[in-house]
Amino acid sequence: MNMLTDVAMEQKLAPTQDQHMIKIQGQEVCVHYGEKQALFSVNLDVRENQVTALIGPSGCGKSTFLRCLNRMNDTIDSARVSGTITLDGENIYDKAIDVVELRARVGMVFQKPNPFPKSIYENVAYGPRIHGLAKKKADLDEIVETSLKKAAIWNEVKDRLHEAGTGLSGGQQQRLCIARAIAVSPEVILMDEPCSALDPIATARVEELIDELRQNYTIVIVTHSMQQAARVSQRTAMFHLGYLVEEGDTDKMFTNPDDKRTQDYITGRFG
Ligand SMILES: Nc1ncnc2c1ncn2[C@@H]1O[C@H](COP(=O)(O)OP(=O)(O)OP(=O)(O)O)[C@@H](O)[C@H]1O
Repeated sequence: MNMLTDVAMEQKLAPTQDQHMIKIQGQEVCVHYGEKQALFSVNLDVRENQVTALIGPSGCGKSTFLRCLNRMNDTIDSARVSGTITLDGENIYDKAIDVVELRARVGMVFQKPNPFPKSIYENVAYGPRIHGLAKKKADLDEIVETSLKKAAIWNEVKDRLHEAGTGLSGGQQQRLCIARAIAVSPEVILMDEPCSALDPIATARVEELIDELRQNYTIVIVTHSMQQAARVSQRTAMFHLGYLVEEGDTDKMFTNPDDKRTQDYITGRFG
């Protein structure tokens, strides 16, 4: 074996600094809404069991990219997505993909808490029931309880499971929506500004929860709050005018970004 090959082998075998596997890989992702192009050749990896924050000024394409990851853009008539997005190496835009199953694997929590107009119990039980995850009532009860516990809201609702979900406070409703997403055992949870309708205390509670959840799930979050991105994420991706400007470790992105646009955005010079 010659020297060069030895070095190449060593590099290949050396543990990388970051041991997290790539869960989702976006390659050359472009999105058009009708004639208008909203995303331009975005290449972005999402790592397993980490929180990836998508940041950037309004209209830069953060939500558009997020929605590509579970094909929510399919629900917008004018939207066209090109490029490749893989989940565990499998192309999620392949014709053979069952979109309902994909959205169970890649769940979503929206900006405004949107519980169904049903009881707290039914909000969480609905997904597992339609996906056939529980054979009997006791199994469903178990899933509901576990999901509410994982979403850190069980203690607040355990005595009122049959009351309306819409009767909870905003912060509780958002945690209920997180429980609803968790109930179908997703692998990835997408969050589109999940705290924007919440007060600072409820926001802190959801942020703590996000940090706990990353042990079991991969999370991608769109946020306008730089403090929130810095607090909850390990990786940050900065978008501007439909382009991915740069992405990297959150610590580095917030202390020593490579791109001036990131520097300007995080220091409040634009956006
Ligand atoms: N349904 C739609 N139809 C047409 N254009 C859209 C649609 N959704 C988004 N766009 C456009 O695509 C671009 C990116 O929008 P997107 O919502 O992804 O940005 P964003 O960074 O999430 O913005 P914000 O931070 O304001 O939520 C914008 O120019 C927006 O006007």
